[in-house]
Amino acid sequence: MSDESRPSPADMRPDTRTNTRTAAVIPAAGRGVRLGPGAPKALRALGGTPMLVHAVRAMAASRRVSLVVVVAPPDGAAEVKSLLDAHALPEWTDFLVVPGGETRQESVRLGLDALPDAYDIVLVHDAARPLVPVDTVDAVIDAVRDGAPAVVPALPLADTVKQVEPAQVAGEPEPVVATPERARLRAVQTPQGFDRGTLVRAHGTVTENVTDDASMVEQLGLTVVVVPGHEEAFKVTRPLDLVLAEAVLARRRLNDGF
Ligand SMILES: Nc1ccn([C@@H]2O[C@H](COP(=O)(O)OP(=O)(O)OP(=O)(O)O)[C@@H](O)[C@H]2O)c(=O)n1
Ligand SMILES: C[C@](O)(CO)[C@H](O)COP(=O)(O)O
Repeated sequence: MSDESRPSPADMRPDTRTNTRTAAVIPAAGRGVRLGPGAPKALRALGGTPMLVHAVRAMAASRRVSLVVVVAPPDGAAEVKSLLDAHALPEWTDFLVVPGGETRQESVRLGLDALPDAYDIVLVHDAARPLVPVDTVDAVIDAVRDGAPAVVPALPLADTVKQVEPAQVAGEPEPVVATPERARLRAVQTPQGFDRGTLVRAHGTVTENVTDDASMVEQLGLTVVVVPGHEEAFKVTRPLDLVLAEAVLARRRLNDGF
């Protein structure tokens, strides 16, 4: 869709039930080192379409999301903008593209900085989780609209987890320090949802590098709540994840009859 035919973000109609507006920030500036050599991970193809386009569509699949801010590789904003212009996206969603930073945390902050004032709920969603179902997105938004300052989708673990003393030399055996009670552990996914003011405060306060946005809110002393995640919201990190993602996509296309 062209920029001309899109409503401007500031004109977006609020959610009529709660008078809130929801935007999604998609950090997509990572290199994808663990996936192996190639283009930045978000630009690699999944079912013939860049992973990032799947992730944008996954956010825009929710009628409650009226703006998607894509955080592109630092020197790739123009390329990403053209890429999104070339792919069909739902007409109720607008998008912006901004260049990212050296870390995921910095990329999210740059995306937050670009958010127009009108938005009061913010989702942060990894481009590397291209197949999250819309029901999971909506469940996260609903929990924020119901008053939680921070919400994460998560799943119980299939494996027992051991805490170890990390090896000083790669490949050396590592002594086990503890076995946390598995029933109390969850594997956390995205989109993570936030009251905007809370997320902005967290990014303005926490200086150490952390691996997700919700843990920054925990550091503010606020409660983060968990809603059920989904198996298809897995993160494409290593080559085998791409095999699984292609299989999930092929099954969806079969079920949808095309
Ligand atoms: N400087 C960075 C690093 C990561 N990300 C984004 O954060 C998400 C989760 O990160 P991860 O899966 O670790 O992606 P990469 O950093 O690309 O992976 P790797 O660590 O294997 O290089 C991805 O959508 C990635 O593009 C980002 O926007 N900016
Ligand atoms: C945000 C996240 O996807 C939640 O599981 C995860 O922490 C990202 O971690 P990564 O180190 O960027 O892969």
